[in-house]
Amino acid sequence: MSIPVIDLAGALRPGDAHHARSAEVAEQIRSAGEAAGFFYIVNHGLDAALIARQFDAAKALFDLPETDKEAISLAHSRAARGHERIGAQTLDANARPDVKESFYCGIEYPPDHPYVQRGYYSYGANQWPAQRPWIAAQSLAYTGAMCALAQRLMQLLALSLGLPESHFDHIHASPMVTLRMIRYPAHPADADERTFGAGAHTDWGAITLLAQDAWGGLEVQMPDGTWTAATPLEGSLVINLGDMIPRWTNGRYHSNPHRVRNTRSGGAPRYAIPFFYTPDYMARIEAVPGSVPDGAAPLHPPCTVGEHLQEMYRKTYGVQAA
Ligand SMILES: O=C(O)CCC(=O)C(=O)O
Ligand SMILES: [Fe+2]
Repeated sequence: MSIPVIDLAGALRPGDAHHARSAEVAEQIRSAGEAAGFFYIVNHGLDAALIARQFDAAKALFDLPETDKEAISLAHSRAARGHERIGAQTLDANARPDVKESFYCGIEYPPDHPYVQRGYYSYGANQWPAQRPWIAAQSLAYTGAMCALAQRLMQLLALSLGLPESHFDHIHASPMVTLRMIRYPAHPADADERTFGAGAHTDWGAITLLAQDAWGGLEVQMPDGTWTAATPLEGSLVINLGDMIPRWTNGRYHSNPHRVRNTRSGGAPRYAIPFFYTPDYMARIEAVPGSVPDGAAPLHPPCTVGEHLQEMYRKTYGVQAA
């Protein structure tokens, strides 16, 4: 089994004039959603230089002295923004702590934004490295471009479910997005079978748009249970559906587990930059029209975006494998 490649050429703009291409893409998304919930996109309209510069930003940030990274530690943030040392997260509770270093950032919501005032999870100030001011500017530009693409993908997702492409448009007001830069050191020489760069997990939001470098190391669990490499494909992004999508589709589309081991880089670090797109904190997630059979109850009770995500974050921090 393999991960499909979806060509977005001609399907990037909404509206009837583009409907034939969009409908073809929607059909491919339906097929991918019903399988592992993973697909590559090509001709996605993002500037290759913008993506390349985000990798430069990741390298520059992780290359800072430890004390500079400590100064912007996640631990100092009320908004889940900042640097996280190796071993801080354990995505798979049955595995060892993840062998990765990462940095979380996102939309710069101002202090007077109502969600910041209410202390909603992940809404608030970023912590940028003062030594490299261009990293902030670059990451915010990248976040803006990724948000626009994610919102178009949500439209194509709506189409794929037989809904108007505008179905999800009203839930994007103050999206809960996270741009995460990750550096995986070489897979440790003493690694055992419970050692991963990122332990097997599903993503928790709506959709993830992943840029990865040329080494590879990401593996996806296919519907038959086997693990397939998401081999880097020049010019592509890897898209995967997060756990909100099975809620919206009443289990029709899947958010399959995936994991990372940096074993293919010949000792070099691997960089990956997932962009987690999640709609407005207050948006309701409930089975879309037509997804629940007549007379049946939905598989998941309705909830808000905020309720769902907060629960998922709680689960993977502080969980240490023995
Ligand atoms: O490093 C990768 O390729 C994927 C990372 C990932 O799955 C995640 O951060 O959720
Ligand atoms: Fe993931």
